[in-house]
Amino acid sequence: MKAVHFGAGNIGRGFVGLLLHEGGYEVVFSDVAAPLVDAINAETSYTVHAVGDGGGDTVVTGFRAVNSQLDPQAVVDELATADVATTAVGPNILRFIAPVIYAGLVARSAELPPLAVMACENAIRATDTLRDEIAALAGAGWPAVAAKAVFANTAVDRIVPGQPEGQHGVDVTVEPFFEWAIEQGPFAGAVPSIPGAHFVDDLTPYIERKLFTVNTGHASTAYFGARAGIERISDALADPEILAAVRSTLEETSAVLIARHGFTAEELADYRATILRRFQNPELPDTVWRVGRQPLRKLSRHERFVGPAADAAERGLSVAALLGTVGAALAFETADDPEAVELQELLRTTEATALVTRVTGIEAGHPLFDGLVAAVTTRQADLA
Ligand SMILES: NC(=O)C1=CN([C@@H]2O[C@H](COP(=O)(O)OP(=O)(O)OC[C@H]3O[C@@H](n4cnc5c(N)ncnc54)[C@H](O)[C@@H]3O)[C@@H](O)[C@H]2O)C=CC1
Ligand SMILES: O=P(O)(O)OC[C@H]1O[C@](O)(CO)[C@@H](O)[C@@H]1O
Repeated sequence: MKAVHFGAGNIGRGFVGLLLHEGGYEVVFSDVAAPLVDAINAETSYTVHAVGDGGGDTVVTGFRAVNSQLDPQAVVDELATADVATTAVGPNILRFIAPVIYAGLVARSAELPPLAVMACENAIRATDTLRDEIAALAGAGWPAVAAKAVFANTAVDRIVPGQPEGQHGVDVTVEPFFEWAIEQGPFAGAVPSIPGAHFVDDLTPYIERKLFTVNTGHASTAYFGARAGIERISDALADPEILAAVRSTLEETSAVLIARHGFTAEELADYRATILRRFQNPELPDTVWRVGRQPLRKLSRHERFVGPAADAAERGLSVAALLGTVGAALAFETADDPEAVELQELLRTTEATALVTRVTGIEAGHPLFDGLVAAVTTRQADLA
């Protein structure tokens, strides 16, 4: 069995590639970073180091890498005979890999079983987004192309930080915890062999619980930490005020999750406690700059802050802590992150109400609008 995985970065090697290897697949990594592709091809194995309580090493073998920028045809050829195609490139990059997957499906024999396509990104229904990009390319030919693939949404959860200096080859340091939930309906019973994943009938509660708890909490910690001048995620949560603010934010998202999906208060309290312990793992070399990256994406309408806050406001639930977190996100300033630079430029040049709608998609009249305008106005006063 063969899997083509797009994005040989942190989650690609440290999680998706590892679980595909454990499922018995030969893994072909496709990436655009030439030094990374070369480094992978220079090795016959790499080790995933899970650090912290319950950690340990796992060796991955049976992989190679292709450079999809220098040799897109090689990726097309691999896809034509693969069983599985996965991605971990970032939600905004999906549209750039859609043409390669489309070409791979066109080249694929209709006699083969369908290619299982699964986008493993921190975004709701990322595989649907990828499928829609491919369908747009196929136009009238879409039914024939669609018949050669199964598109299934997924939720992936494992903290894979920026990698420590001096680590061997393409080894990856990760946390011990992981969860990969995949919707099973599209496979009509013929689910791929991935023992580390679990297949579920309805992915929405899983992906929303994950995005609105793990990712809301992690990014909140990053923004509060960055504002306080703290570098490491675990150090940020050692600050009692930051810990309290993150807890309050997650209590608000839990209230939304209970209302939307019927989770019990107890199970979400346990889930929150577990994820806070994961963030506090002192052996993970994770920084506020990595976890806070791309603040414009994170502040967008259906993402980890504005998504649950808008729903909470519509239901008359509390949003005070979430708005405080948005305030911290608006202060995220680093020259190394193009979205952080753009956000600060927007804050300097754009009137508050226009900025709220542009960045968060929330319009005047929505019950969250005034709170967001107040958060922006406060940040603009700090910058003045
Ligand atoms: N790192 C983490 O802890 C987690 C990350 N994720 C998600 O996984 C995705 C990737 O995140 P990371 O692995 O942390 O990022 P990363 O930056 O380590 O890896 C992304 C990789 O994609 C490659 N890439 C960029 N454009 C490409 C293209 N057109 N074709 C092929 N490869 C391309 C990059 O060169 C890089 O190697 C994101 O959507 C993130 O939200 C999800 C759960 C956990
Ligand atoms: O690109 P994003 O959305 O920050 O994704 C990475 C995040 O996902 C997580 O792995 C949580 O699953 C966090 O480690 C990390 O902050």
